[in-house]
Amino acid sequence: MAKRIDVKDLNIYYGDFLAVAEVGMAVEPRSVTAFIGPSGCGKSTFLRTLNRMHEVIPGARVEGTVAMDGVDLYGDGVDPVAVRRNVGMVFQRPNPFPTMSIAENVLAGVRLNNRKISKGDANDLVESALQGANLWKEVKDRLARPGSSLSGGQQQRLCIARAIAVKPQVLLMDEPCSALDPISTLAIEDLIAELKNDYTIVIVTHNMQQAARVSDRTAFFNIAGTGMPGRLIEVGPTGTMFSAPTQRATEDYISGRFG
Ligand SMILES: Nc1ncnc2c1ncn2[C@@H]1O[C@H](COP(=O)(O)OP(=O)(O)OP(=O)(O)O)[C@@H](O)[C@H]1O
Repeated sequence: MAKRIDVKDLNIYYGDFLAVAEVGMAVEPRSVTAFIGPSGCGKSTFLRTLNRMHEVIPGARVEGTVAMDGVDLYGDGVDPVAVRRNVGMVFQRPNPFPTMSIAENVLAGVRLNNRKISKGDANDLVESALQGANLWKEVKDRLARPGSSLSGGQQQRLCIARAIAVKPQVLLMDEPCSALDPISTLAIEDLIAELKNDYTIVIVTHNMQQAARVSDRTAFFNIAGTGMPGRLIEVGPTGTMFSAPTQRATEDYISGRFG
């Protein structure tokens, strides 16, 4: 189920503005890859190119390739909607549908994909996705309550349940804990550690401790100045990146000397 991603010579534009230049890296399946770097270096922009969400912005485009198990997501004939179905995304702020029930929130992606599903299968899917998101025990007696009745951390786990209910191959997470308290953050981090057994996970985080805790590999991005493109400086095993990075800029960033 989990897929490998190979990015080659990727340039990412907003209109004429080259926001991120010449990215080349591999994302391993069944592992967590963290993107770190100072504000504006293009972490979120790059993340959104991994499921073709970038091009939803008018004028936004890419050059280069993003291959998933060898198939270029930007190749001729590839349907961006199918790409987004296979590559799920969890955002900074939990965004459940507030008036929809907890159960219907879990099923929302499946229903969007026009999949007909029997009541029994729907119930099973709600349970398995909520189990997968470590939320089942907390909500099993109130599945008909609205999504907005949950705490922020629970809402974020509900969004993760919604993302995994469509059985994606890759999960992208853009600062998934930035709106959460420390306890909810730990719950999400534990969940990420479990999910990596089944999924390829990429997470953008500003929190260096979080990158060190949850990721197997870390990619450091940097920007030379305003108006300049962000670039991938270094990528490697998280332990090595934090203890013995090869680039001075990486060392300065992780030791808190800038960014
Ligand atoms: N919708 C947009 N239109 C035009 N430029 C954009 C858009 N979104 C981002 N940018 C620009 O692209 C560059 C990279 O932004 P991006 O948000 O990807 O950086 P980031 O590393 O994720 O930053 P942060 O850590 O602050 O979230 C910035 O110069 C930003 O201003």
